[in-house]
Amino acid sequence: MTATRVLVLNSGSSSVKYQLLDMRGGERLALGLVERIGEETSRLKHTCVKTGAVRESIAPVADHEAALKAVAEELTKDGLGLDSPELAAIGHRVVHGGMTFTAPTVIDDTVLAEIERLIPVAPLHNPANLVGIRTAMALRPDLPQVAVFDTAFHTTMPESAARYAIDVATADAYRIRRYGFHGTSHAYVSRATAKLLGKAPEDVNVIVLHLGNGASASAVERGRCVETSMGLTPLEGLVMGTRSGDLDPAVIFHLMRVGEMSTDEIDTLLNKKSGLIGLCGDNDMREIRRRIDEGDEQAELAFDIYIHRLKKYIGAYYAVLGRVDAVAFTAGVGENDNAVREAAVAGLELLGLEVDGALNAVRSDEPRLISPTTSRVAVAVVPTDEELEIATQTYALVGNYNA
Ligand SMILES: Nc1ncnc2c1ncn2[C@@H]1O[C@H](COP(=O)(O)OP(=O)(O)O)[C@@H](O)[C@H]1O
Ligand SMILES: CC(=O)OP(=O)(O)O
Ligand SMILES: [Mg+2]
Repeated sequence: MTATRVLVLNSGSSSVKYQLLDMRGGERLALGLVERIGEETSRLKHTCVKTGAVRESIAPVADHEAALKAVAEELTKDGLGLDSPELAAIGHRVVHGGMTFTAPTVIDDTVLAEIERLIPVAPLHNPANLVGIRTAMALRPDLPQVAVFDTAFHTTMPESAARYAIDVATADAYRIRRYGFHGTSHAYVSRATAKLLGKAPEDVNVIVLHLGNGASASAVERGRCVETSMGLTPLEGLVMGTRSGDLDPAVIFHLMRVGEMSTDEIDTLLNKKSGLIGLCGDNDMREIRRRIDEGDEQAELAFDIYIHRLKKYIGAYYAVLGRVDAVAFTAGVGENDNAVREAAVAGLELLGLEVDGALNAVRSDEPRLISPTTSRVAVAVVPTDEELEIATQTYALVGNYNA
Protein backbone atom coordinates (compact mmCIF):
# COMPACT_ATOMS: atom_id res chain seq x y z
CA MET A 1 0.00 0.00 0.00
CA THR A 2 1.19 3.49 -0.79
CA ALA A 3 1.79 5.59 2.30
CA THR A 4 0.72 9.15 1.54
CA ARG A 5 -0.64 10.39 4.86
CA VAL A 6 1.11 12.69 7.31
CA LEU A 7 0.02 13.38 10.89
CA VAL A 8 1.06 16.83 12.12
CA LEU A 9 1.40 17.61 15.82
CA ASN A 10 1.68 21.17 17.09
CA SER A 11 2.24 20.83 20.84
CA GLY A 12 1.97 24.10 22.76
CA SER A 13 2.54 24.73 26.45
CA SER A 14 -1.02 23.74 27.38
CA SER A 15 -2.49 22.48 24.12
CA VAL A 16 -2.00 20.08 21.24
CA LYS A 17 -3.30 20.92 17.77
CA TYR A 18 -3.23 18.17 15.17
CA GLN A 19 -4.13 17.43 11.59
CA LEU A 20 -4.07 14.31 9.49
CA LEU A 21 -3.52 15.03 5.79
CA ASP A 22 -3.36 12.98 2.64
CA MET A 23 -0.48 14.46 0.69
CA ARG A 24 -1.66 13.17 -2.70
CA GLY A 25 -3.83 16.27 -2.96
CA GLY A 26 -3.04 18.00 0.33
CA GLU A 27 -6.48 16.93 1.54
CA ARG A 28 -7.31 17.24 5.24
CA LEU A 29 -8.77 14.01 6.68
CA ALA A 30 -9.10 14.92 10.35
CA LEU A 31 -8.14 17.73 12.67
CA GLY A 32 -8.55 18.77 16.23
CA LEU A 33 -7.27 20.24 19.41
CA VAL A 34 -6.79 19.36 23.05
CA GLU A 35 -6.61 22.46 25.22
CA ARG A 36 -6.25 23.31 28.92
CA ILE A 37 -4.04 20.23 29.40
CA GLY A 38 -3.31 19.65 33.10
CA GLU A 39 -6.56 21.30 34.22
CA GLU A 40 -9.81 19.71 35.38
CA THR A 41 -11.66 21.12 32.39
CA SER A 42 -9.43 19.98 29.53
CA ARG A 43 -11.30 20.14 26.23
CA LEU A 44 -10.89 17.85 23.26
CA LYS A 45 -12.44 18.71 19.91
CA HIS A 46 -12.03 16.30 17.04
CA THR A 47 -13.36 16.66 13.50
CA CYS A 48 -13.34 13.91 10.91
CA VAL A 49 -13.45 15.84 7.64
CA LYS A 50 -14.36 12.74 5.61
CA THR A 51 -17.57 11.94 7.52
CA GLY A 52 -18.25 15.37 8.97
CA ALA A 53 -18.34 13.84 12.48
CA VAL A 54 -17.44 16.27 15.26
CA ARG A 55 -16.78 15.02 18.81
CA GLU A 56 -16.20 17.29 21.76
CA SER A 57 -15.53 16.40 25.37
CA ILE A 58 -14.59 18.16 28.58
CA ALA A 59 -12.63 15.89 30.95
CA PRO A 60 -9.30 16.09 32.75
CA VAL A 61 -6.29 15.36 30.51
CA ALA A 62 -3.33 15.13 32.87
CA ASP A 63 -0.41 15.82 30.53
CA HIS A 64 0.76 15.93 26.92
CA GLU A 65 1.31 12.18 26.80
CA ALA A 66 -2.32 11.56 27.83
CA ALA A 67 -3.45 14.19 25.29
CA LEU A 68 -1.67 12.41 22.46
CA LYS A 69 -3.10 9.07 23.44
CA ALA A 70 -6.59 10.61 23.44
CA VAL A 71 -5.92 12.00 19.95
CA ALA A 72 -4.80 8.55 18.75
CA GLU A 73 -8.04 7.03 20.10
CA GLU A 74 -10.17 9.65 18.33
CA LEU A 75 -8.41 8.93 15.04
CA THR A 76 -8.92 5.17 15.53
CA LYS A 77 -12.69 5.70 15.98
CA ASP A 78 -12.78 7.17 12.47
CA GLY A 79 -10.72 4.33 10.98
CA LEU A 80 -7.74 6.70 10.72
CA GLY A 81 -5.66 5.17 13.53
CA LEU A 82 -1.92 5.59 13.92
CA ASP A 83 -1.45 1.93 13.05
CA SER A 84 -2.54 2.63 9.46
CA PRO A 85 -0.08 1.48 6.77
CA GLU A 86 -1.08 4.60 4.85
CA LEU A 87 0.71 6.82 7.37
CA ALA A 88 4.03 7.93 5.85
CA ALA A 89 5.39 10.10 8.66
CA ILE A 90 4.59 12.24 11.68
CA GLY A 91 5.58 15.91 11.43
CA HIS A 92 6.22 17.90 14.61
CA ARG A 93 6.32 21.64 15.10
CA VAL A 94 9.47 22.39 17.09
CA VAL A 95 9.77 26.00 18.18
CA HIS A 96 13.52 26.45 18.77
CA GLY A 97 16.11 24.89 16.46
CA GLY A 98 18.97 27.22 17.40
CA MET A 99 21.77 27.52 14.86
CA THR A 100 21.85 23.77 14.28
CA PHE A 101 18.67 23.27 12.29
CA THR A 102 17.99 25.27 9.15
CA ALA A 103 15.66 22.73 7.48
CA PRO A 104 13.19 19.96 8.36
CA THR A 105 15.03 17.09 10.02
CA VAL A 106 14.31 13.41 10.63
CA ILE A 107 14.45 12.98 14.40
CA ASP A 108 17.01 10.66 16.02
CA ASP A 109 18.66 10.65 19.45
CA THR A 110 21.11 13.41 18.49
CA VAL A 111 18.26 15.66 17.28
CA LEU A 112 16.28 14.97 20.47
CA ALA A 113 19.30 15.91 22.59
CA GLU A 114 19.75 19.20 20.71
CA ILE A 115 16.04 20.14 21.08
CA GLU A 116 16.43 19.39 24.79
CA ARG A 117 19.59 21.52 25.04
CA LEU A 118 17.61 24.46 23.65
CA ILE A 119 14.91 24.34 26.39
CA PRO A 120 16.34 27.38 28.26
CA VAL A 121 15.70 29.57 25.19
CA ALA A 122 12.17 28.23 24.55
CA PRO A 123 10.96 27.26 28.02
CA LEU A 124 7.24 27.45 27.17
CA HIS A 125 7.52 25.48 23.94
CA ASN A 126 10.41 23.00 23.48
CA PRO A 127 9.48 20.80 26.50
CA ALA A 128 5.95 20.30 25.11
CA ASN A 129 7.35 19.63 21.63
CA LEU A 130 9.64 16.95 23.09
CA VAL A 131 6.82 15.13 24.91
CA GLY A 132 4.84 15.12 21.65
CA ILE A 133 7.77 13.61 19.76
CA ARG A 134 8.57 10.97 22.38
CA THR A 135 4.93 9.87 22.71
CA ALA A 136 4.52 9.64 18.93
CA MET A 137 7.78 7.68 18.68
CA ALA A 138 6.53 5.19 21.26
CA LEU A 139 3.25 4.76 19.35
CA ARG A 140 4.94 4.29 15.95
CA PRO A 141 8.67 3.56 16.40
CA ASP A 142 8.92 2.37 12.79
CA LEU A 143 7.80 5.67 11.23
CA PRO A 144 10.01 8.64 10.38
CA GLN A 145 9.30 11.49 12.79
CA VAL A 146 10.22 14.88 11.33
CA ALA A 147 10.91 18.13 13.18
CA VAL A 148 9.93 21.35 11.39
CA PHE A 149 11.46 24.31 13.18
CA ASP A 150 9.90 27.75 13.78
CA THR A 151 13.39 29.23 13.53
CA ALA A 152 14.34 27.74 10.14
CA PHE A 153 12.76 30.37 7.86
CA HIS A 154 14.62 33.13 9.68
CA THR A 155 18.11 31.72 9.17
CA THR A 156 18.43 33.88 6.03
CA MET A 157 18.49 37.05 8.17
CA PRO A 158 21.68 39.03 7.58
CA GLU A 159 24.11 39.35 10.50
CA SER A 160 23.19 43.04 10.78
CA ALA A 161 19.65 42.00 11.78
CA ALA A 162 20.46 38.77 13.64
CA ARG A 163 23.14 40.12 16.00
CA TYR A 164 22.51 42.10 19.15
CA ALA A 165 24.90 44.97 19.81
CA ILE A 166 26.62 43.27 22.73
CA ASP A 167 30.18 42.04 23.26
CA VAL A 168 30.85 39.59 20.42
CA ALA A 169 32.82 37.05 22.49
CA THR A 170 30.05 36.84 25.09
CA ALA A 171 27.37 36.57 22.40
CA ASP A 172 29.26 33.79 20.63
CA ALA A 173 30.06 31.90 23.84
CA TYR A 174 26.37 31.69 24.73
CA ARG A 175 25.00 31.63 21.14
CA ILE A 176 23.09 34.83 21.85
CA ARG A 177 21.53 36.14 18.65
CA ARG A 178 18.11 36.80 17.18
CA TYR A 179 16.61 33.52 15.90
CA GLY A 180 12.98 34.49 15.24
CA PHE A 181 9.93 32.21 15.53
CA HIS A 182 6.60 31.41 13.82
CA GLY A 183 8.81 30.86 10.73
CA THR A 184 6.55 28.18 9.26
CA SER A 185 3.69 30.67 9.32
CA HIS A 186 5.77 33.57 7.94
CA ALA A 187 7.00 31.31 5.10
CA TYR A 188 3.51 30.05 4.24
CA VAL A 189 1.80 33.44 4.49
CA SER A 190 4.44 35.36 2.51
CA ARG A 191 4.13 32.82 -0.33
CA ALA A 192 0.30 32.84 -0.17
CA THR A 193 0.38 36.66 -0.29
CA ALA A 194 2.52 36.61 -3.45
CA LYS A 195 0.00 34.18 -4.96
CA LEU A 196 -2.88 36.48 -4.01
CA LEU A 197 -1.10 39.30 -5.89
CA GLY A 198 -0.62 36.97 -8.89
CA LYS A 199 3.16 37.11 -8.50
CA ALA A 200 6.05 34.77 -7.72
CA PRO A 201 7.45 34.97 -4.15
CA GLU A 202 10.80 36.10 -5.65
CA ASP A 203 9.10 39.16 -7.14
CA VAL A 204 7.53 40.65 -4.02
CA ASN A 205 8.46 42.20 -0.68
CA VAL A 206 5.98 41.45 2.11
CA ILE A 207 5.54 42.47 5.74
CA VAL A 208 3.84 39.57 7.56
CA LEU A 209 2.07 40.29 10.86
CA HIS A 210 1.39 37.01 12.70
CA LEU A 211 -0.94 38.06 15.51
CA GLY A 212 -2.01 35.08 17.63
CA ASN A 213 -1.55 34.60 21.34
CA GLY A 214 2.16 34.78 20.54
CA ALA A 215 2.75 37.50 17.94
CA SER A 216 5.55 38.39 15.57
CA ALA A 217 6.27 40.46 12.46
CA SER A 218 8.64 39.69 9.63
CA ALA A 219 10.09 41.47 6.61
CA VAL A 220 10.29 39.10 3.67
CA GLU A 221 12.34 40.29 0.70
CA ARG A 222 11.86 38.32 -2.51
CA GLY A 223 10.88 35.20 -0.58
CA ARG A 224 13.67 35.41 2.01
CA CYS A 225 13.28 36.61 5.58
CA VAL A 226 15.52 39.62 6.26
CA GLU A 227 14.16 40.71 9.66
CA THR A 228 11.75 39.48 12.32
CA SER A 229 10.56 40.77 15.67
CA MET A 230 11.22 37.81 17.98
CA GLY A 231 14.79 37.26 19.15
CA LEU A 232 16.81 34.81 21.22
CA THR A 233 13.46 33.66 22.63
CA PRO A 234 9.82 34.29 21.66
CA LEU A 235 9.68 37.17 24.16
CA GLU A 236 11.02 40.04 22.04
CA GLY A 237 9.01 42.29 19.75
CA LEU A 238 5.28 42.91 19.60
CA VAL A 239 2.91 43.12 22.55
CA MET A 240 1.41 39.61 22.90
CA GLY A 241 -1.35 37.88 24.85
CA THR A 242 0.78 37.30 27.94
CA ARG A 243 4.30 38.41 26.87
CA SER A 244 5.68 41.94 27.12
CA GLY A 245 7.61 42.07 23.85
CA ASP A 246 10.26 44.84 23.63
CA LEU A 247 11.51 46.24 26.92
CA ASP A 248 14.53 48.15 28.19
CA PRO A 249 16.70 45.30 29.57
CA ALA A 250 17.43 47.52 32.57
CA VAL A 251 13.85 46.89 33.73
CA ILE A 252 15.08 43.43 34.72
CA PHE A 253 18.03 44.75 36.78
CA HIS A 254 15.67 47.23 38.42
CA LEU A 255 13.22 44.47 39.39
CA MET A 256 16.11 42.39 40.77
CA ARG A 257 17.79 45.20 42.71
CA VAL A 258 14.87 47.34 43.81
CA GLY A 259 11.97 44.87 43.55
CA GLU A 260 14.08 42.02 44.98
CA MET A 261 12.50 39.62 42.51
CA SER A 262 14.19 36.34 41.52
CA THR A 263 15.16 35.42 37.96
CA ASP A 264 12.30 32.92 37.79
CA GLU A 265 9.77 35.44 39.09
CA ILE A 266 10.82 37.96 36.44
CA ASP A 267 10.73 35.26 33.76
CA THR A 268 7.15 34.40 34.74
CA LEU A 269 6.21 38.09 34.95
CA LEU A 270 7.44 38.87 31.43
CA ASN A 271 6.31 35.65 29.72
CA LYS A 272 3.02 34.92 31.46
CA LYS A 273 1.76 37.99 33.29
CA SER A 274 2.57 40.79 30.84
CA GLY A 275 1.35 41.82 27.39
CA LEU A 276 -2.42 42.25 27.14
CA ILE A 277 -3.17 40.18 30.25
CA GLY A 278 -0.74 42.26 32.31
CA LEU A 279 -2.14 45.52 30.95
CA CYS A 280 -5.84 44.80 31.40
CA GLY A 281 -6.38 41.32 32.85
CA ASP A 282 -7.51 39.72 29.56
CA ASN A 283 -5.41 38.18 26.81
CA ASP A 284 -8.21 37.33 24.40
CA MET A 285 -8.75 40.15 21.92
CA ARG A 286 -12.46 39.31 21.66
CA GLU A 287 -12.92 40.03 25.36
CA ILE A 288 -10.84 43.20 25.14
CA ARG A 289 -12.95 44.49 22.25
CA ARG A 290 -16.12 43.72 24.19
CA ARG A 291 -14.83 45.68 27.17
CA ILE A 292 -13.84 48.62 24.97
CA ASP A 293 -17.37 48.69 23.53
CA GLU A 294 -18.62 49.02 27.11
CA GLY A 295 -16.33 52.00 27.71
CA ASP A 296 -13.61 50.19 29.72
CA GLU A 297 -10.60 52.56 29.74
CA GLN A 298 -8.08 49.98 30.92
CA ALA A 299 -8.96 47.69 28.00
CA GLU A 300 -8.75 50.67 25.64
CA LEU A 301 -5.26 51.59 26.82
CA ALA A 302 -4.11 47.96 26.43
CA PHE A 303 -5.44 48.01 22.86
CA ASP A 304 -3.70 51.33 22.13
CA ILE A 305 -0.36 50.03 23.42
CA TYR A 306 -0.77 46.88 21.29
CA ILE A 307 -1.52 48.95 18.16
CA HIS A 308 1.23 51.51 18.81
CA ARG A 309 3.88 48.76 18.90
CA LEU A 310 2.45 47.09 15.81
CA LYS A 311 2.49 50.34 13.85
CA LYS A 312 6.12 51.01 14.86
CA TYR A 313 7.08 47.63 13.41
CA ILE A 314 5.23 48.26 10.14
CA GLY A 315 7.18 51.52 9.78
CA ALA A 316 10.48 49.90 10.73
CA TYR A 317 10.06 47.02 8.29
CA TYR A 318 9.03 49.44 5.55
CA ALA A 319 12.40 51.11 6.08
CA VAL A 320 14.23 47.77 6.12
CA LEU A 321 12.64 46.66 2.84
CA GLY A 322 12.67 50.01 1.04
CA ARG A 323 9.83 48.88 -1.20
CA VAL A 324 6.79 47.05 0.15
CA ASP A 325 4.29 45.27 -2.09
CA ALA A 326 2.01 43.95 0.63
CA VAL A 327 1.27 43.89 4.33
CA ALA A 328 -0.39 40.60 5.35
CA PHE A 329 -2.33 40.04 8.57
CA THR A 330 -2.58 36.48 9.88
CA ALA A 331 -3.27 34.18 12.92
CA GLY A 332 -6.15 34.44 15.43
CA VAL A 333 -6.21 38.22 15.87
CA GLY A 334 -4.89 39.14 12.40
CA GLU A 335 -7.44 36.97 10.59
CA ASN A 336 -10.46 37.87 12.70
CA ASP A 337 -10.18 41.36 14.14
CA ASN A 338 -10.94 44.12 11.66
CA ALA A 339 -10.50 46.87 14.28
CA VAL A 340 -6.90 45.79 14.91
CA ARG A 341 -6.18 45.82 11.17
CA GLU A 342 -7.79 49.20 10.63
CA ALA A 343 -6.03 50.81 13.61
CA ALA A 344 -2.61 49.34 12.73
CA VAL A 345 -2.68 50.88 9.25
CA ALA A 346 -4.48 54.16 10.12
CA GLY A 347 -2.40 57.23 9.32
CA LEU A 348 0.00 55.38 7.02
CA GLU A 349 -1.57 56.71 3.80
CA LEU A 350 1.62 58.60 2.95
CA LEU A 351 3.44 55.25 3.01
CA GLY A 352 0.89 54.04 0.47
CA LEU A 353 -1.14 51.94 2.91
CA GLU A 354 -4.92 52.14 2.93
CA VAL A 355 -7.74 49.92 4.18
CA ASP A 356 -11.25 49.81 2.70
CA GLY A 357 -13.82 49.65 5.52
CA ALA A 358 -16.27 47.40 3.66
CA LEU A 359 -13.60 44.95 2.47
CA ASN A 360 -12.08 44.90 5.94
CA ALA A 361 -15.45 43.96 7.47
CA VAL A 362 -15.84 40.85 5.27
CA ARG A 363 -15.44 37.57 7.21
CA SER A 364 -13.94 34.72 5.23
CA ASP A 365 -11.43 31.88 5.48
CA GLU A 366 -9.93 32.80 2.12
CA PRO A 367 -6.90 35.02 1.45
CA ARG A 368 -8.25 38.43 0.49
CA LEU A 369 -7.31 42.06 -0.13
CA ILE A 370 -8.70 44.67 2.23
CA SER A 371 -7.10 47.68 0.54
CA PRO A 372 -8.83 49.81 -2.09
CA THR A 373 -7.43 49.73 -5.63
CA THR A 374 -5.94 53.18 -4.97
CA SER A 375 -3.64 51.80 -2.24
CA ARG A 376 -0.01 51.65 -3.51
CA VAL A 377 0.69 48.83 -1.06
CA ALA A 378 -1.70 45.87 -0.92
CA VAL A 379 -3.11 45.19 2.54
CA ALA A 380 -4.30 41.60 2.89
CA VAL A 381 -5.75 39.05 5.28
CA VAL A 382 -4.04 35.72 4.60
CA PRO A 383 -5.05 32.83 6.88
CA THR A 384 -2.05 30.86 8.02
CA ASP A 385 -1.86 27.08 7.85
CA GLU A 386 1.16 25.97 9.86
CA GLU A 387 -0.07 22.36 9.87
CA LEU A 388 -0.31 22.15 6.06
CA GLU A 389 3.13 23.72 5.73
CA ILE A 390 4.61 21.26 8.27
CA ALA A 391 2.94 18.34 6.46
CA THR A 392 4.27 19.54 3.08
CA GLN A 393 7.82 19.92 4.39
CA THR A 394 7.62 16.56 6.20
CA TYR A 395 6.36 14.71 3.14
CA ALA A 396 8.91 16.36 0.86
CA LEU A 397 11.66 15.10 3.18
CA VAL A 398 10.54 11.52 3.69
CA GLY A 399 8.78 11.00 0.36
CA ASN A 400 6.93 7.79 0.01
CA TYR A 401 8.69 6.00 2.85
CA ASN A 402 6.60 2.83 2.87
CA ALA A 403 6.08 2.48 -0.88
N1 LIG B 1 -12.99 36.48 16.34
C1 LIG B 1 -11.88 36.95 16.94
N2 LIG B 1 -11.72 38.28 17.12
C2 LIG B 1 -10.63 38.76 17.73
N3 LIG B 1 -9.61 37.99 18.17
C3 LIG B 1 -9.73 36.67 18.02
C4 LIG B 1 -10.85 36.08 17.40
N4 LIG B 1 -10.66 34.74 17.39
C5 LIG B 1 -9.47 34.52 17.98
N5 LIG B 1 -8.91 35.67 18.36
C6 LIG B 1 -7.63 35.87 19.04
O1 LIG B 1 -6.70 34.92 18.57
C7 LIG B 1 -5.95 34.40 19.67
C8 LIG B 1 -5.47 32.99 19.34
O2 LIG B 1 -4.79 33.01 18.12
P1 LIG B 1 -4.01 31.74 17.56
O3 LIG B 1 -3.38 32.14 16.29
O4 LIG B 1 -4.91 30.56 17.55
O5 LIG B 1 -2.93 31.64 18.71
P2 LIG B 1 -1.97 30.51 19.23
O6 LIG B 1 -1.60 29.67 18.03
O7 LIG B 1 -0.83 31.28 19.77
O8 LIG B 1 -2.73 29.74 20.26
C9 LIG B 1 -6.90 34.47 20.84
O9 LIG B 1 -6.20 34.62 22.05
C10 LIG B 1 -7.69 35.73 20.54
O10 LIG B 1 -7.05 36.85 21.10
C1 LIG C 1 6.87 30.86 19.23
C2 LIG C 1 5.53 31.23 19.72
O1 LIG C 1 5.34 32.29 20.29
O2 LIG C 1 4.53 30.35 19.49
P1 LIG C 1 3.00 30.47 19.95
O3 LIG C 1 2.46 31.68 19.29
O4 LIG C 1 2.38 29.19 19.43
O5 LIG C 1 3.02 30.57 21.44
MG1 LIG D 1 0.17 29.79 16.95
